[in-house]
Amino acid sequence: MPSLKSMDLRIKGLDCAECARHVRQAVEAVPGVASVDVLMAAQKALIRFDPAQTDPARIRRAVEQAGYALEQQSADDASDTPLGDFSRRVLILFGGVFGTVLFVVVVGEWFGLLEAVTRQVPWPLWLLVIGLGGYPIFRNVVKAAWQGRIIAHTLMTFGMTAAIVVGEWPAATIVVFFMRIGEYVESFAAERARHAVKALAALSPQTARVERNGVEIEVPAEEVSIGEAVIVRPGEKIPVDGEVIGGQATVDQSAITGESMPVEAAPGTQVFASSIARLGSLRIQTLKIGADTTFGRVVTLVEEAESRRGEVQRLADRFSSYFLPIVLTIAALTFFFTRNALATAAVLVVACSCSFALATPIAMIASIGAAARQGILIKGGKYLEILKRADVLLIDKTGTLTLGRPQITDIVPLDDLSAEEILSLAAAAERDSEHPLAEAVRLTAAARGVPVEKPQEFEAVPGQGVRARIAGREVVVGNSSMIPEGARLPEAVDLLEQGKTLLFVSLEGKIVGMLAAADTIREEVPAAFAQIRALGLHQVELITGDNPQAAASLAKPLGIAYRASLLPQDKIAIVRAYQQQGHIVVMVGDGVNDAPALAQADVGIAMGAAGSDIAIEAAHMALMREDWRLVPELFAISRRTLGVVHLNLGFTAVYNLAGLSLAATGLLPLPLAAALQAIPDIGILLNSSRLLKPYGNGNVPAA
Ligand SMILES: Nc1ncnc2c1ncn2[C@@H]1O[C@H](COP(=O)(O)OP(=O)(O)OP(=O)(O)O)[C@@H](O)[C@H]1O
Ligand SMILES: [Zn+2]
Repeated sequence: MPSLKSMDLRIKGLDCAECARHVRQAVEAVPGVASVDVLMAAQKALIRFDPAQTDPARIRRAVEQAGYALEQQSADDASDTPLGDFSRRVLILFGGVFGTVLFVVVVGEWFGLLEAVTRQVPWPLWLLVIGLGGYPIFRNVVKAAWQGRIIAHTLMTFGMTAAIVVGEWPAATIVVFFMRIGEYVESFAAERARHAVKALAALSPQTARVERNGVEIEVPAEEVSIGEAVIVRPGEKIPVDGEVIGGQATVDQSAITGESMPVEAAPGTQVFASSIARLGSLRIQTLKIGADTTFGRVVTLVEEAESRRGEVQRLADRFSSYFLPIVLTIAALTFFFTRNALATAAVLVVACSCSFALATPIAMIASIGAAARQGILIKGGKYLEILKRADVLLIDKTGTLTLGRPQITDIVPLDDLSAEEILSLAAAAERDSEHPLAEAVRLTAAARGVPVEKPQEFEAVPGQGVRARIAGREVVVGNSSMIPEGARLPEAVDLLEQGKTLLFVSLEGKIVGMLAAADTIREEVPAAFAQIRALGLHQVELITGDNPQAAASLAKPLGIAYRASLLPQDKIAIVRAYQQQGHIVVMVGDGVNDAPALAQADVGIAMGAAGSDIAIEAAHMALMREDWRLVPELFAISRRTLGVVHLNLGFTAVYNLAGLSLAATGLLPLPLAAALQAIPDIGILLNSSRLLKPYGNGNVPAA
């Protein structure tokens, strides 16, 4: 049975032999069907059969009845190949070349053949080979020297010159040969490290279909104007960030969120550029285009992190300028004590400075690229390093620990106003507030059909509530710091004990009623916290603007500390206080009203940042989907990355130590030293490339 790879359909029964026949006919008409083709064919067939037919479940059913299996495609399917490829190719390339050269060198040394060959080949021929082969490198070295700079290849050029001086032409040639190979492998690896970014960028939609003067035309995606409606057909990429104004579709947002489960989009839904409308068509009102879209920003940020490779090179060069004098001293000492020119040359040749500088950034770049594909945006390797050392985790409540969609559960009249009248006043006061509680009040008012007046004046008090003037009267809705007498009400005690958030309503300075709201904790939170504890992070604290009882009802079951009734500036002060005590603070917030605290933290992690500029801007790391499991995952990524960095550094140090001692004592023949010189760089590249692999984290939902 031909298999169909797809992640975008859910099964729901709907039998239709007719459909199946249509699908089979359509699919058979497409040679070499791939997943999307089959779905497209199926959809086209069904639409032809029944124009109203765009129900994914029914299409899936039909596909299966037509004799095609639907198979869950793992989110990493596309992403793990390049890496496997990378390691394999480097291994083959390097193993082949390196092995051959090493063999020739060792055997040549052993039988004294190298000597013999050297005598056979006249020196001008060696010089020609070296000159031609090494020209691009020597040019850079000389150019840098001219500007008073030392670069990573300077040292090797010294070594090569030393080899020539002592008449070891083959060794000099081998050095040049490996300098070139090293260059090649490095650019190859850089290319691979960049692959993640490129793959990301390649996902950017190129064209958009818009309606102008009544005709549908295709225009470059950057030329869509804000506010213009774009049309997206089944299987097409959404070209802009916007709001659905017509149609219905199953949208695959994995390019942005890393989440392979598609979401349903209908009028009112926010959609993001680079997601794919799997089934169904959409009409979208454009809000953002090109680099301004969430996806555009992700690509830009990852590219920025990647472009620090330039810094890597400078770092390598700077390190070389410290390393060079050390090696020159060792070489001088070697010559002074042993009078062995060959050993001295071997010291110069075997030292490898660039690998010290490569050790850290190569690993960071690999991790940042891999994380981006998972929907985790990391703004620089620096933050991975800080995260590894972090010892305090602060957490925001609404929208972070909870879903941020509170429901009004109770309306309590405290005066002679009815529940409806209180709701009506509160909804009017909250009319222009963006707070989730305001939204809850408005929704309840709408559901109960109470009239909502337009306020004449409106003022939001952050962390407390709102103040408005309605029909000439002052209405205040807020917590007990806004309306202190609220907390003393006997009616409040019971509701507070249930962990509810209370909104007191006052009219002309007199409390007239209260509303109680309850939010839902995110379901993956307990498991994520268990993982966080298992990682050894024990100082976890919930910091919230809500009341202490609401905070306690969430924090206690999770076994974490809490501080409540905080104003936004209190949160920043708490972060600072921890920092002053020498702690390294990680803060997880929803990124909108917590932006200042996120920015103040050593590492600020914004949750569910897709679509939120402020969150992406303020935080150091952003989770593009709202999934708490990504938090322990981030800690794990930072540990993995730093582990690889340390291994890289350790390996390089051991290598240089061993190489230099062997060379100085004359135990390392010059040609062999030349051949071994490339090992640390390759080791680092291979070791770091492990980080490009998708993590086995269980984040990808099981099939
Ligand atoms: N528009 C509003 N209407 C009613 N109450 C409000 C409003 N805005 C804020 N409050 C009150 O202030 C408290 C804290 O405000 P807010 O949620 O903005 O702060 P926060 O620190 O981001 O909260 P959290 O820690 O829950 O995420 C809320 O729990 C609520 O009691
Ligand atoms: Zn090197």
